[in-house]
Amino acid sequence: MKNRPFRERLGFALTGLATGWRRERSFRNQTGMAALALLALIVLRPAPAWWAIVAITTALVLALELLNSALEAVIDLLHPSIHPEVKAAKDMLAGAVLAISIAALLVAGAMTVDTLPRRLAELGLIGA
Ligand SMILES: Nc1ncnc2c1ncn2[C@@H]1O[C@H](COP(=O)(O)OP(=O)(O)OP(=O)(O)O)[C@@H](O)[C@H]1O
Repeated sequence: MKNRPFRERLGFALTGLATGWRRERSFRNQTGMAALALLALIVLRPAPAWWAIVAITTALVLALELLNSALEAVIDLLHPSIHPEVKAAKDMLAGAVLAISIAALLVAGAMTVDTLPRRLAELGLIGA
């Protein structure tokens, strides 16, 4: 199964995204938040650096959510019964998602504070 052509590996990756979407409500919620972030970028028109920061943060949230789900699936397959080590592993995975989600909220707040007043002034909604 190693060294498959790029087209095939891209297909596996897209299938993985579709599986995450189908099976995980958290991933669907995070995708909705990513769509809102894109809308905010389009409306606020921040500097290019903000586009990069938001893109990286959003991708990290989605990637960690998928990793969380993938590892949970493997853990449940290998060890379906209750075990304190399974609890520790799953709680740490949840902690990783929480950490990047807090970072994403901070990025959203900082971008809004940095950009919104100028954008409102551009639209004539507040004095420049
Ligand atoms: N086999 C297990 N043994 C011990 N504790 C478990 C086990 N499975 C789950 N838990 C505990 O229950 C919590 C929730 O587990 P679950 O598998 O439902 O993950 P979840 O975070 O709700 O799933 P998702 O990320 O898909 O929303 C875990 O964080 C862990 O504390």
